[in-house]
Amino acid sequence: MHALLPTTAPLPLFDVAASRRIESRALAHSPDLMERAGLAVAKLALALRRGEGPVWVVCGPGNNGGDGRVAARRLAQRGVPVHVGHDTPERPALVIDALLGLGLNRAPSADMLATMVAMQSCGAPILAVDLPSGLLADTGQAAGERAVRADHTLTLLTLKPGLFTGEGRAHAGRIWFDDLGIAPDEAATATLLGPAPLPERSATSHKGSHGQVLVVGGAPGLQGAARLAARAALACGAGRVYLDLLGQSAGEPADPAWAELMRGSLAALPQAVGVIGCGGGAAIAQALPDLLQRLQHLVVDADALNALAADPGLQALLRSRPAGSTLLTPHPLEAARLLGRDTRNLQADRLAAARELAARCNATVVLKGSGSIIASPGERPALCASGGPALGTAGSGDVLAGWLGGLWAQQPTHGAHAIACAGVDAHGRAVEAGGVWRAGDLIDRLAARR
Ligand SMILES: NC(=O)C1=CN([C@@H]2O[C@H](COP(=O)(O)OP(=O)(O)OC[C@H]3O[C@@H](n4cnc5c(N)ncnc54)[C@H](O)[C@@H]3O)[C@@H](O)[C@H]2O)[C@@H](O)CC1
Ligand SMILES: Nc1ncnc2c1ncn2[C@@H]1O[C@H](COP(=O)(O)OP(=O)(O)O)[C@@H](O)[C@H]1O
Repeated sequence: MHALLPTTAPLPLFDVAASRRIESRALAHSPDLMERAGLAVAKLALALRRGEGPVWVVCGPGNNGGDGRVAARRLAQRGVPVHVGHDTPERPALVIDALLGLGLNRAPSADMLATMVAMQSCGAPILAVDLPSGLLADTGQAAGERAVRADHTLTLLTLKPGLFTGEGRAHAGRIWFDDLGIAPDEAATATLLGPAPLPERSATSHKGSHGQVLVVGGAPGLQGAARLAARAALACGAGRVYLDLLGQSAGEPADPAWAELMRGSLAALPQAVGVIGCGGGAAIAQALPDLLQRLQHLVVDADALNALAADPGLQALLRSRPAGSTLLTPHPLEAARLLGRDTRNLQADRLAAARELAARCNATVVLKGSGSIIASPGERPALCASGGPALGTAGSGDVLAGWLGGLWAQQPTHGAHAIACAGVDAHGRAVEAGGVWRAGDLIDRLAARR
């Protein structure tokens, strides 16, 4: 058993159906899985309980409740006071939430909701077994009007996607994992990202070796977004970074505060990696046909995504681009516009939405937000567990787009999926220390990690 985040390597995630298959094969040779699960829960509970009061074990009707009962027995054997039931004991030292796990298949009943509220309000830390009760393992959404907000979740046998995306991070608390001694024997549903190596720079390399980025956007009043993207691309290590500021006279500096950045345009830079749409406003729509047809590597963000959503002709151009050459970075509202759905409906199953959008656009999609998802045609999707609410600040998405462009300029033979996985994970890790920053500070954080 170990704490999971931050990840040190990529890890496999399994949805409910895959977890069930792995469990049923494992049970054939290891019939004591529930004993192992309950013992692991008891061990963690011993470390987490606060004070000498009873450990309150709330057991549900299925095997999740079974794990809870084993844990209760093990704790009692150790002499720990234990209270098993749905009524709140006096001053509990810890709550073990073993109400519902993988088998959650409908909105919790009023009785269960009342028990969840009691657990939540008793004042003790909550350790959820496998999943916080009420949270769907595949999507990270509550099945009903609420799910338990645990302080810790010990997930068992397999890692489930719903712990890491949607509402998962907010409900799971600190995530622990015990594989119960079983190695998964089938392909993962998705991959939880680990840190990616940075582009190498040989001793004899020069600025021409590290690629070019062309940021297209920054319409009047929106230059900041394009400049943040350009600064991030440069900080990432791109050899030369140019800005095509839409509607600005060519004589204006690219960025008065960053003298290294240059003005440029598609006509002069057909080999550059395009980062398009940051602060693009309405003007980006006219530029898109040429950009979509002429640039070999494209990161498409913000207003360029909105322009695409509004124009089936541009969507056809997007789809006709070669495999692995396009990377879209929508936040949920932008993704919903592209799919013609509403955001709530899209967020209900982020993994499925990202896959659908990737298939529809023939592109890599980074569906941003807590637990960003990277989906590409023909690739196993990836989930990013790094980052957090510190990224919720204007311009952090522009920094991401620029960083992705900078990575790609230095590694032009990589496909969009690999670039997205590396860049999204690095972007999140840069804010791991918490706190609230400006997006400009985020560039320095990213650069410091190179
Ligand atoms: N598959 C695995 O990875 C392993 C499973 N184990 C445990 O077994 C659990 C899965 O057990 P189960 O399949 O029995 O599932 P659960 O224990 O999560 O719940 C299933 C029961 O709850 C009922 N139920 C579902 N939704 C409900 C709702 N909203 N309101 C009221 N009742 C509801 C179902 O009808 C069923 O009776 C895992 O979460 C884990 O704790 C571990 O013991 C071993 C490994
Ligand atoms: N709570 C959160 N957890 C993880 N990542 C977050 C969270 N909030 C925001 N982010 C990340 O911050 C970035 C915000 O991008 P975006 O919404 O495009 O902002 P902007 O348009 O202001 O640049 C995305 O990478 C998103 O995944």
